[in-house]
Amino acid sequence: MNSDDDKFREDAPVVQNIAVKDLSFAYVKDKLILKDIDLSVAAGEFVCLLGQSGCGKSTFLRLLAGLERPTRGEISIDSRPIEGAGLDRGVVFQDYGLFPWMTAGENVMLALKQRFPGRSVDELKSVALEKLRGVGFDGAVFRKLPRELSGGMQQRVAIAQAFAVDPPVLLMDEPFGALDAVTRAMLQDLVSELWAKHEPKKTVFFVTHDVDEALLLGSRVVVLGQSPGGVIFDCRVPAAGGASRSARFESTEFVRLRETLIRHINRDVAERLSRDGLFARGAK
Ligand SMILES: Nc1ncnc2c1ncn2[C@@H]1O[C@H](COP(=O)(O)OP(=O)(O)OP(=O)(O)O)[C@@H](O)[C@H]1O
Repeated sequence: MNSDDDKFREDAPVVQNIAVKDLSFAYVKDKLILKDIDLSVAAGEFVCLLGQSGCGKSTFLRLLAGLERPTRGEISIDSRPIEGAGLDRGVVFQDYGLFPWMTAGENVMLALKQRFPGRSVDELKSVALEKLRGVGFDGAVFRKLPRELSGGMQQRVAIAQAFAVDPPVLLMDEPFGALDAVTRAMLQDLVSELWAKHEPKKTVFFVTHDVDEALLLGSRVVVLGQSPGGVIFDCRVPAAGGASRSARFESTEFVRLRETLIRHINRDVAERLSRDGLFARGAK
């Protein structure tokens, strides 16, 4: 770690535990999206939230971000209920979240400025440059506007920005959903590497509907069921952050876990269809 990094890591908020207790949520009265969720997440876990489209994964992330309030129950960070957005949590969304009128470097500098208001422009610039280098960019990208960068490059800037601000908790909502397969694989490796090498490890909540992505990145996978979404499966992933992509996919333990996850998701879909009467109609 260099001296710039040292200066920009002091006073970093610490988070030991996130507790979700009896959480239910509805956007409109009497239509629960999430129901009776209990979850305890320790510092440094990489939790992938997996589930079918519409089951409430993004809603759960919005509750963690403090953008929505629970209808029932609560989410607390180190015993303090979440009451809004906070510097202890950073977010990365699918649409990159960069200001289009600012260069990549200025976007990172702005985020740093909000987190470290007392730093000089030169200090902010030097750390922003360092963080962009950390995700594989050179100085030229610092001066580019988002529209001059590909989707994958913009998402890399957003990841550099999120890690630069150094929140102990990172909330990522399908950040690679809009990217092609090759860029997606590259960024999965990047996030995995940043999480594994960063000490103390960040607590990450990562929304995806891709079983392989969840198993590749997560140290834990939590599956949400459908309508209203509750936790239908919760498991640890062996060798998180360590083994290579190919080693992970080839291990027997991993293959079994993958099959189990797919089985749980398929069963949930079948139960939902049956509840909605679709199986019965199809059988006629
Ligand atoms: N602001 C809102 N007002 C009312 N309903 C909403 C709102 N946002 C989402 N919903 C509904 O809540 C449910 C869960 O949506 P959410 O986006 O959390 O699911 P998801 O699992 O993240 O889906 P996807 O994988 O497709 O992104 C959906 O039925 C959606 O239509």
